[in-house]
Amino acid sequence: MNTEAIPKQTVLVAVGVIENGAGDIFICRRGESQHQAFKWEFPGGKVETGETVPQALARELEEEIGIRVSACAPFMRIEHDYGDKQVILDIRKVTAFEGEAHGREGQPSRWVPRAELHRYDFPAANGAIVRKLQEKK
Ligand SMILES: Nc1nc2c([nH]c(=O)n2[C@@H]2O[C@H](COP(=O)(O)OP(=O)(O)OP(=O)(O)O)[C@@H](O)[C@H]2O)c(=O)[nH]1
Ligand SMILES: [Mg+2]
Repeated sequence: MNTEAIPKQTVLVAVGVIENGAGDIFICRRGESQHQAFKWEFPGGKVETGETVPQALARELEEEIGIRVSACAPFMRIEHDYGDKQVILDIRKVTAFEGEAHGREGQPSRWVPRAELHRYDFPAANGAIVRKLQEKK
């Protein structure tokens, strides 16, 4: 069988950039059984059939970090091919939320000053997100 003829799996992912009053950004560490294991990430997950990106983001952030998103705005969109998997990251800035962000699934998590974000090991697709967050405003 010619495996090159099989279209690579492409997934649309809703990703949240969450900032607190001090200007720090919330990140989590991916688990051992996940794609891009042990890398740090901005929380989020796959958009399911019938969902909009904001709906998926709200669901994922409630499940993963226990916050209720009340407003978000488009931040950037990134397409990346990992070889084994192709992703489209639709990144949204979470502009209003309720609750205390925490690793609700037991994953390590922390608030990080923007200027320190580049010290964390993120998946390759995330480079442009980190650079944009560190641009002078
Ligand atoms: N959530 C998230 N996913 C990212 C980021 N960067 C990045 O390349 N991805 C990729 O996006 C894809 C989907 O994200 P995900 O694994 O969080 O999706 P999910 O929560 O629905 O996962 P699950 O299937 O483990 O329950 C993964 O292949 C992951 O490697 C990021 O900053 N945050
Ligand atoms: Mg996820």
